[in-house]
Amino acid sequence: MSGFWDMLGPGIGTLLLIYTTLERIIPDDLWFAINRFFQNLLNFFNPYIEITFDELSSSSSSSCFFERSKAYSAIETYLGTNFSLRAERLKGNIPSGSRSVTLSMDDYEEITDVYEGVKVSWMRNKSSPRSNVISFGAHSPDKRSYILSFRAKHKDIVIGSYLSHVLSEGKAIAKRNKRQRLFMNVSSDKQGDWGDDKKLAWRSIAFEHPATFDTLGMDPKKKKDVMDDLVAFTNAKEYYKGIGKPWKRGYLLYGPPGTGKSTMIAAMANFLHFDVYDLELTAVKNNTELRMLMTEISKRSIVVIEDIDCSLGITGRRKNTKNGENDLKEVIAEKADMEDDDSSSSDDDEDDSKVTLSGLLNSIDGLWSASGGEKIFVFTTNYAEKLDPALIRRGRMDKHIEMSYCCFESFKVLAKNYLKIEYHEKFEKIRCLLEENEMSPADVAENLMPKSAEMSVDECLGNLIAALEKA
Ligand SMILES: Nc1ncnc2c1ncn2[C@@H]1O[C@H](COP(=O)(O)OP(=O)(O)OP(=O)(O)O)[C@@H](O)[C@H]1O
Repeated sequence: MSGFWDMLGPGIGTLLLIYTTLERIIPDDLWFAINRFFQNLLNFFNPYIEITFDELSSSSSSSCFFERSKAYSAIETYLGTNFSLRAERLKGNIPSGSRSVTLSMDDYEEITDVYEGVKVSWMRNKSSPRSNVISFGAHSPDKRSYILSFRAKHKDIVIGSYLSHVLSEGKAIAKRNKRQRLFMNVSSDKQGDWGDDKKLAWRSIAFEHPATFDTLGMDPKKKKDVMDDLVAFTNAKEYYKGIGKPWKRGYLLYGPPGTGKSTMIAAMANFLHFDVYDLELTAVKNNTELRMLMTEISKRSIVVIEDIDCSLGITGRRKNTKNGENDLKEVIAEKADMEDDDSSSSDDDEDDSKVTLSGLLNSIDGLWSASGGEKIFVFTTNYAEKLDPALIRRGRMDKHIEMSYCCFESFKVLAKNYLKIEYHEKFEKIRCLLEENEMSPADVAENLMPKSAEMSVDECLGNLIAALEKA
């Protein structure tokens, strides 16, 4: 045996000498042909295919059939979440402020996945890939990459459907894990007070509103209709492209105070995992600033303008009705008159003034409103009849949803939310009273809420009955 080891060293030395001599004397074309021959020979006996996905930061390549950045983040998410539990060595990480643990792969860690009976393996690599690699992107030895390997006979399944499966799963996981945010715009005059970059127009905090469609009291048919509409919208990217319309949808929520308009917006955001941009028009200086704010809104967002009937009153020319309510039509008419009167009215003029109706309409429908992906616009008002038809016409506000006084179905949801009950003998009486009296869900909720820890369900329902009888 020791004779074998004695021969191995000089043997390797001789082979290396022959190799370097041949490399020097053989012409390039022949060298490549020989190289390819040996590669094919190796593949014949070891028919594996490897696909390398480089890190996003490496130099760009157009050879990828996925959109490169999306593919990388989807793969990373998929590996990080789906595979981690099966990985032998786990790397745990709890990002600050997060309630969940992130598990990810270590360098050179190899894990397997089975898809439609096909076994594939993923490895996190730190060095440049080997030569028999189908590469998606340029390589650098220091860059990390994921190497997917599988037997060559499964190439059709892996290339044909497994990779798209990883891509869509990765995106779905990222969507589920995304922490929603609530953005609000800050008056440009006050931006300095925040002590940071004055140019940042939106400030955000974590969106933690607990409302869902389950906790929203509303006619069940109407609720289902809204939910179906939202789902159809989010799945309609190709449809919107096909009809040549920007991928956005407008909802007008109208109804008396306390009927759940804001609650509905929170439920929508939680249902879709969208961010919320609460646009305070009174803090927007002019149309130019409004346009800038709109362009900064990212996709998968709900843009909210609450009490839209009051918002355009910031022109300073708003009129108050007898009741002290702002009449938008009057404001707009007045503004139009003023602009007609002043022939010098120019772009500059408009820039210096406040947000106008046309500025708002442009911000929803203008050419640049289509950028950035799917968006939902929600306007709320207590006085739908006062709004300018241009503002709420179909196509701009596609769905008009009336939030009405509490019906028996809504009451049952509230009773479940507040008292954890689904039935009580007093329900029948409450049903009759709700049919005869108008009470907002907010008032019903207030009456249902136990005022002390000792208060029984019976007493809470009694409170509501008394309030309804007085109404
Ligand atoms: N339909 C509802 N389902 C469940 N809770 C509701 C509903 N409507 C109102 N509430 C309760 O009443 C409170 C006030 O409701 P919300 O702010 O959503 O009403 P609103 O219609 O937006 O009122 P406003 O027109 O005054 O802005 C909410 O915090 C919620 O607890």
